[in-house]
Amino acid sequence: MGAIGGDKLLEWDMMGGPEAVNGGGGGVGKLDRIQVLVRLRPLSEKEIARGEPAEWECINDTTVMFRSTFPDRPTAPTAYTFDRVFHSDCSTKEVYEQGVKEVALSVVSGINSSIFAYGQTSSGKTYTMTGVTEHTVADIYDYISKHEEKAFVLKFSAIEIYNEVVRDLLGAENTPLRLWDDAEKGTYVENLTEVVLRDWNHLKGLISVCEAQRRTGETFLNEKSSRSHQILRLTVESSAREFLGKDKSTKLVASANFVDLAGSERASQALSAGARLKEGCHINKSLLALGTVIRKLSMGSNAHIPYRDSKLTRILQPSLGGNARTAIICTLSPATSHIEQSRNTLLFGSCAKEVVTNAQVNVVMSDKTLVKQLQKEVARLESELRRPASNSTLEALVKEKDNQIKKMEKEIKDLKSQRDSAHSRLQNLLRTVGDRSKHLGSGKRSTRSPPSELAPEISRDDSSQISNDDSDLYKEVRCIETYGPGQNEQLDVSAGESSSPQGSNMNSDVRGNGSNVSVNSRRSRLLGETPVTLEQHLENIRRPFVSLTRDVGAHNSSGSRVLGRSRSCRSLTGSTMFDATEGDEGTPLHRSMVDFPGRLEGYNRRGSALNNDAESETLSRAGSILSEVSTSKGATKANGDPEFTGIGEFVAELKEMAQVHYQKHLIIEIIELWHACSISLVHRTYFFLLFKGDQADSIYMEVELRRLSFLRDTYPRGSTPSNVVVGSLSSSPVASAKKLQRERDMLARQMQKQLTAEEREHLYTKWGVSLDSKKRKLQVARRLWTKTKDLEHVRESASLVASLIGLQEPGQVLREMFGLSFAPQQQPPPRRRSSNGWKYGIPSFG
Ligand SMILES: Nc1ncnc2c1ncn2[C@@H]1O[C@H](COP(=O)(O)OP(=O)(O)OP(=O)(O)O)[C@@H](O)[C@H]1O
Repeated sequence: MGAIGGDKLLEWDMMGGPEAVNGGGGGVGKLDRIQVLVRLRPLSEKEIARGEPAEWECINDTTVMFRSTFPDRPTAPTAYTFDRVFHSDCSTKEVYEQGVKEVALSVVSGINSSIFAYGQTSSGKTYTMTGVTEHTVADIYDYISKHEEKAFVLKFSAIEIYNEVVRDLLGAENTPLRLWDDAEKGTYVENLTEVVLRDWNHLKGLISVCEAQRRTGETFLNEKSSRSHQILRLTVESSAREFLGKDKSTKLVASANFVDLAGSERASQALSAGARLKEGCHINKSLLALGTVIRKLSMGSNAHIPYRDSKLTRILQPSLGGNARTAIICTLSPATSHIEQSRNTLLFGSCAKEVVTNAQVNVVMSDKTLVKQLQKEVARLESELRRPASNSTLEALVKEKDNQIKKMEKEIKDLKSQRDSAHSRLQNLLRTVGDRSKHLGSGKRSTRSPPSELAPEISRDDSSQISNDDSDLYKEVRCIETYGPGQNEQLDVSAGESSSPQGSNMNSDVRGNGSNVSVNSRRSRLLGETPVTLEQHLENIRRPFVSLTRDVGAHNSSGSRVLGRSRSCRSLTGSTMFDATEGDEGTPLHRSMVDFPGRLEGYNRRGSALNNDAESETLSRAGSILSEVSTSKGATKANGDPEFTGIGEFVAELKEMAQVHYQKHLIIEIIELWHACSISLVHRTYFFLLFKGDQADSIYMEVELRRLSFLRDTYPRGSTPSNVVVGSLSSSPVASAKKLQRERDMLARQMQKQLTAEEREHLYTKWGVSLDSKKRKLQVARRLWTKTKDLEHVRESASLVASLIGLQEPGQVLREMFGLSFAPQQQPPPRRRSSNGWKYGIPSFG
């Protein structure tokens, strides 16, 4: 089993081989089942002498059948089918030609082949394999003679495995050989003699040597029984003569194995003893291992195949399910005395024919050729790596990048336009709010109508189908729909201040069907926006920033630019976003709007989510706006560094600011109405302290506003229906005024009860009452809740009233007192208790 010194075996698709015997397969190898043949030998002289009949019969070319000839022991015929069966009259030539030639001659095409003879002792294995080997070698030489264009080298080696010892049948020394495992070569025999054949006669001589060397012995069954497994290996190397000696020379290398197994035997049958018995044990042991391997292989599972259980299976591993085409000739004795052994042989053959091998054409490349080929491949790969991209490729790349840049520039331009537009709209919106505040502060009410520039929008549609309230909403929806660069003037809600005979006002709302007056429409009048529209406006403001920051972020990632805070962003710190309030800062109302207590005071900006690039004008502009917002929002945060945490927060803040603005306008209007309707000071105080500026408070405020508006509009016409007089509201203005006077008297008495002299002096000073004047407490009481436009005064009034009546913690119960709770469950009124402290919350909207 000599190694092919210095050569590397490469797998090669059979189709790629010069002469693929099998016609090739689609893959790197060809899956092929082991060919199993059965050969019946004639009855031996001894068997005939014993009168044993032949009980096995080949009924056709593929089926052998057992048919008992003993009438007293009838047995049902048993048929076994194989690839080919040969009856006793067939010659070895026929067996070779019709059974194994194709497999055996694969070797000349670079495909390994193995021919086995398996059967009980004296069944004709050696007889068959000797002939098959000779025929194969004869055909190989014949093939060589017919293919002069190829150069062939034939090598021959032979071993036997005797009592699990491997011996070199061609070696001078009769020493055991060791088996080694190699990743490339598999299991090989160390120091095995491999003879390069000169010619056919040379091989014949070597085979004779092997025959002479092989261990045989006489047994009861066979005068010259082979007591070992013999493996003859003929290695055929072929290469095209034209490439001989050249670098690109390759060759096909394959081996044909001729395996003559020792015969299975029963000790009782062979009458073996002593050395024969020991031999028989080893033979049976190794054959058992072979049978196990075949059986496991035939099952086709991925289970472990115990090749290493015997030296026989280790050496034959490539021929058993490996890289070889294999044919097994099962030899049978037809005699009755061997019936059980024959059956075992056929069972072995039945398993074997299920075993699949994967034969490949073995192309061998010399080390020199292999190195050169690998060097060539390395050079090619290096060249590919070094090769610059072609001009056309570069041009295409540059063009693509240019297009990307242009697209981004256009997007930036659009975003800038949208952002400026949104900014402008926001300023207009807030300016309108400011104007509306002033308007409300003056006590005037204006009817509302669609802005003149929107009239065409409305007239184009069927405006008669919608109410006046809806027309406002409709107008805003249209504005959103038609919004775009250059169209922001449509969103200038200040235009909504213009009068129109078709417009509605608050009074008409209240006088009309109350159910038709929505809170949202009320809110829209105060802000000049519907709530939906306001949110949509804010969304429109937000969207450009989101796109802008996303765009800048993408630009940053692609351009590897690290962005920092823009100078322009810093430079705008200190400016105010709310231009509308700028000019009104002198008034208490607008000072309180700017110096907004409550949530915004504690508002702290976190680290910026944006890394502004000083060079990025786009982000600078965005940062400017954000900075402006920060500044206006964080006005109480002196010298604070306005930072921005994200667009979402920005929008949330805008919404929050809008909500606060809205509620402030509501409360101012309510205060006006309280005053106009002579509403109880306690009621006012409760109500004022009740709310914290939550979004839900707007609902209660709007209800209160509706009720007050109704009263105010009803009072001039006479008394109010009792069913609408709720809470502290009186049925007439006179009654209300009297009640209010009594309340002020009560509060004056409370000052005497609840406050110390020192506290009262402090109170007089604070409320501008001369310390030496008369009825100082009453003077203070009469000044409470009188400056309706001064939220600071309102706050002080509420604080004092609350203190005097012992109100500490307004809560939900107060809402129910006012009939403002929408919760189904009624709560009991709060238990009053007097207090000298000033412990009540300050509403965030005043
Ligand atoms: N097909 C055949 N035609 C004629 N004679 C045969 C045939 N097969 C075998 N014989 C003869 O039968 C005898 C036993 O054959 P052989 O030695 O080849 O058996 P074996 O299976 O190798 O036995 P063992 O396992 O003991 O070595 C030999 O004398 C052989 O010549």
